[in-house]
Amino acid sequence: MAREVPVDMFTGTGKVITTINPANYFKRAYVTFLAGNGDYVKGVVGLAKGLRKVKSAYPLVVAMLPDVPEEHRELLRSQGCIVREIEPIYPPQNQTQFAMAYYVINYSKLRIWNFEEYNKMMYLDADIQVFDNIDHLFDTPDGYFYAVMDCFCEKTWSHSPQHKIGYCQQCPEKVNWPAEMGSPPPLYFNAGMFVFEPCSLTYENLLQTLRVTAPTPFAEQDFLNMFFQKTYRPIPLVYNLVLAMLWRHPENVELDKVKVVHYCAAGSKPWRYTGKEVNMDREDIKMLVEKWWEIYNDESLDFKVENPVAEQDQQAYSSRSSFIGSMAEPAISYIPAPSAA
Ligand SMILES: O=c1ccn([C@@H]2O[C@H](COP(=O)(O)OP(=O)(O)O)[C@@H](O)[C@H]2O)c(=O)[nH]1
Ligand SMILES: OC[C@H]1O[C@H](O[C@@H]2[C@@H](O)[C@H](O)[C@@H](O)[C@H](O)[C@@H]2O)[C@H](O)[C@@H](O)[C@H]1O
Ligand SMILES: [Mn+2]
Repeated sequence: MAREVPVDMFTGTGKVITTINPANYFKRAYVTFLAGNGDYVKGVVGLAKGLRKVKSAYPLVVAMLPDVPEEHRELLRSQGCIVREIEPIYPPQNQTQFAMAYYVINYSKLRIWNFEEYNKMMYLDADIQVFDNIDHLFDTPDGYFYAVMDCFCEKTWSHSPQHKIGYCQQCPEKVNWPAEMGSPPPLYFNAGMFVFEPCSLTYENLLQTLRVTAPTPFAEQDFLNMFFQKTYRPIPLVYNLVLAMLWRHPENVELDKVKVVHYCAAGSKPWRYTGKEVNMDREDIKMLVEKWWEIYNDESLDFKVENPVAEQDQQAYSSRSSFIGSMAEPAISYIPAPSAA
């Protein structure tokens, strides 16, 4: 089993948090990323309702590109989300062909490091659902980058040396890393979920480094793995089940213990699910897609303003965040974002 931070740091009982240190309440938030006018907005609605279902104590901020239509923004506000518009970020011009085109837009995720009104955030892709309370991850020691290790076995990795020799960090003993290929690759995380500390210094450093870094197939995920290599701390896969683990490394998965499911396998996005793609007819996939829809369709999980005070809080909260969000971003070279896939 690959090295991981001792599990006992993360065996949060998932108890509903009943007391929050007010000093932290306004400084912690979940954050997701939304681009385009397509159906990923359904993912964000599902995520907002899922976090409400597990009684998370912290809000969900949505970092969204200018191409997200007002109707989608309104829908997300009505679900209690804090909407923050960000400018797209692209790697150096005429180099984007090195990244998989679909992923280039994800470099824009880096804007969340500039959300300095928060001192700790948890990023979650919009194709993620949270089925158990994971607020305890906000209490992890500062100074590190927490995320779950990815898997190299899907054909999306066929460009990589590790895939070519059948090596995967999820089972390092299966195919040893050949000495003639130097040391094995450092532990590599999936960038669909991570715990981090927004910081303008880190943000500037990220942008400066990006300017001189050629894009690679997994775009910002590769970039973040390189940038945070020294401070990356693996956390158990219950916090980000990359679906391919179910058929690539079933021995590493205890599905009933999984707290966070990441619908990243081809054909697994619940709002587009047909069951026709490879592995999508599996009983566990069908069950997980059904669980996602149960939350999405559960009207009892819609955002309700309990009382005018809460509404004022929400308005104050949103206006404070949007005021900070409207402050001038540092000028960087980017090309107008095409509408995302
Ligand atoms: O058209 C798009 C494509 C991506 N995303 C955002 O970018 C994230 C990363 O893309 P995706 O999850 O599809 O990548 P995967 O994890 O499947 O490789 C998504 O979860 C969304 O938050 C988006 O908002 N609109
Ligand atoms: O832009 C690169 C993306 O890279 C990651 O997705 C990949 C990765 O998980 C591979 O390991 C899988 O094989 C692949 O299917 C999957 O799409 C993140 O989930 C996503 O948020 C985003 O960072
Ligand atoms: Mn994803």
